[in-house]
Amino acid sequence: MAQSDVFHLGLTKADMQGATLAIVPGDPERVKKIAGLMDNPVHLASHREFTSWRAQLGGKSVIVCSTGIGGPSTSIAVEELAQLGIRTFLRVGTTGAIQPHINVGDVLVTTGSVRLDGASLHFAPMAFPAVADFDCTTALVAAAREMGASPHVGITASSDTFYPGQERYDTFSGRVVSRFQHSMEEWQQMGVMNYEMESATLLTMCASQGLRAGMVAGVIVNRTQQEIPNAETMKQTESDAVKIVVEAARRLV
Ligand SMILES: O=P(O)(O)O[C@H]1O[C@H](CO)[C@@H](O)[C@H]1O
Ligand SMILES: O=c1cc[nH]c(=O)[nH]1
Repeated sequence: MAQSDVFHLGLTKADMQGATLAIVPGDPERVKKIAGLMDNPVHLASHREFTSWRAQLGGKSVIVCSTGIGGPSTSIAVEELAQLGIRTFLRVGTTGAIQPHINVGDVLVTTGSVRLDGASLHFAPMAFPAVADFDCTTALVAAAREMGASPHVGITASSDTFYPGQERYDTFSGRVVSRFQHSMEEWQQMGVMNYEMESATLLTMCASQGLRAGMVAGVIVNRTQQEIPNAETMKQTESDAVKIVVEAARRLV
């Protein structure tokens, strides 16, 4: 590995060119697509699940860095980006809706997350809310509306696991531990919109450390209809969410 200022991301302070905002998708393959919607995209580094590009918005540098799947790797990306000067984090992800009226292809903006992860507990006790930053949330909602979308805005359940934590039974064992049996129904009754896997850690880390964070996601499956997403529907939904996050970043830099 070339000389870098942080252990995992392979980035230096010079790479940042003064950037204070990062767009943080889960999937490394999404990074180049996001950077490509901005000016002068440059690949910076790729190590493990962390792929990083830099680009410009209105003459200011923005970093795009994948977090990988789940809280532990997200906590590393956020920590090391913060060490390098990032103060605002916008997550763009894919998600499974759990409310019958939220359709595949819709976009969701998360105001706060149910902490079904473990990593967020390493930053703040469970009584602390995993809440999004107000300015990030309003920028994401405004960007979505400007692009013709009608985003669903509300609470996300953020789980360490894709299968049991999101109460999927169509698995190798077909078994879900008692803690999560009937949990989807409970979240539905409480008005929770969706499942994903990073926002609990991201929002808790940021809210408890004076950092700003927000999250937008494209719906790739409706869990009231099926358990596993359809690969074909994923691309369009992902690309809508990506355009929204870039527009929100433009408003925030
Ligand atoms: O599309 P990304 O950003 O990876 O987000 C979602 O997709 C992954 C699971 O398939 C998890 O990371 C979940 O949060
Ligand atoms: O159902 C889903 C879809 C995407 N990501 C998740 O975590 N869950």
